[in-house]
Amino acid sequence: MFKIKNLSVHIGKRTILNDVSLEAKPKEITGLIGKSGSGKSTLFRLALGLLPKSDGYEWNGEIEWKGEMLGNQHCPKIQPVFQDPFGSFSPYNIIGELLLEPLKVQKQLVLNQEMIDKENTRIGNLCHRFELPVSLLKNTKQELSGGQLQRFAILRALLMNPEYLLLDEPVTALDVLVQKKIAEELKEINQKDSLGMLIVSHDLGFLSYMCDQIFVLEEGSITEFGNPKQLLKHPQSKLLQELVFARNHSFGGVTSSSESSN
Ligand SMILES: Nc1ncnc2c1ncn2[C@@H]1O[C@H](COP(=O)(O)OP(=O)(O)OP(=O)(O)O)[C@@H](O)[C@H]1O
Repeated sequence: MFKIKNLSVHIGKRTILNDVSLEAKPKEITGLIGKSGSGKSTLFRLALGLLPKSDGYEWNGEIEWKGEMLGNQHCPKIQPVFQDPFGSFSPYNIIGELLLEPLKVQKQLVLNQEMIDKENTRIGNLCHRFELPVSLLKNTKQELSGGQLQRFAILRALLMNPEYLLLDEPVTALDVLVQKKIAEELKEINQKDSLGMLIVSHDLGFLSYMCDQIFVLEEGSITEFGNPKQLLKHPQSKLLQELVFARNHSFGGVTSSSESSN
């Protein structure tokens, strides 16, 4: 179980998260929806051990994965995928080399040829699965599209044999057709590999397509949660009521690409 218990985060006198609790089943996809500034990224960064007290953040409460406390340091069983695929890779090396970097850091060693060959076979298999030509591994990020880079970012997370993925707006920076393809691929990873995910997003259509349950975050507090069908039918929180209204009244009622494929 991925659990957050009574989590509050402050910076100076400002409260960013206020007594947030949520429970996500390990093999399910759980969504966290909130407007800009509601505290989504703060929660995401804290779960990855990226919110240092030395930067002025004070927090109390618990984040745990299968009983193991998170929040002070990065746990390799939990792998992140970030919103901006261009920002996720260095411009100074080819993708094939960059994909091996987290493994080198994790094992704190230079990989020998046998290890590199083994990892390259895994990378080749994953490229095949994501329909990424292996020739792209010789390219730098400047030579790839946003969709290709985001697939490589997901592939890099999977190479670490994670038990759970944390995704921060994984499709927001992509065009709608690529969004749909990546949403489908993430669903397939969840179903075939039984890999659970927590997805942070402001996109109700995307989350309702992807998730088994959704939590609503408003101004640092969870105001509602449930399965997408129930939430869309009877939204209780102000944010969800606004989003459902906007969805029904924008562009003549056209739904987002991810939602329409549901
Ligand atoms: N170091 C900081 N100092 C002051 N305020 C901060 C700091 N970090 C975050 N905040 C504030 O906390 C609130 C939540 O920020 P956070 O980035 O978590 O929101 P978010 O929901 O991820 O927004 P977005 O979707 O725009 O990324 C914001 O109002 C932000 O300005």
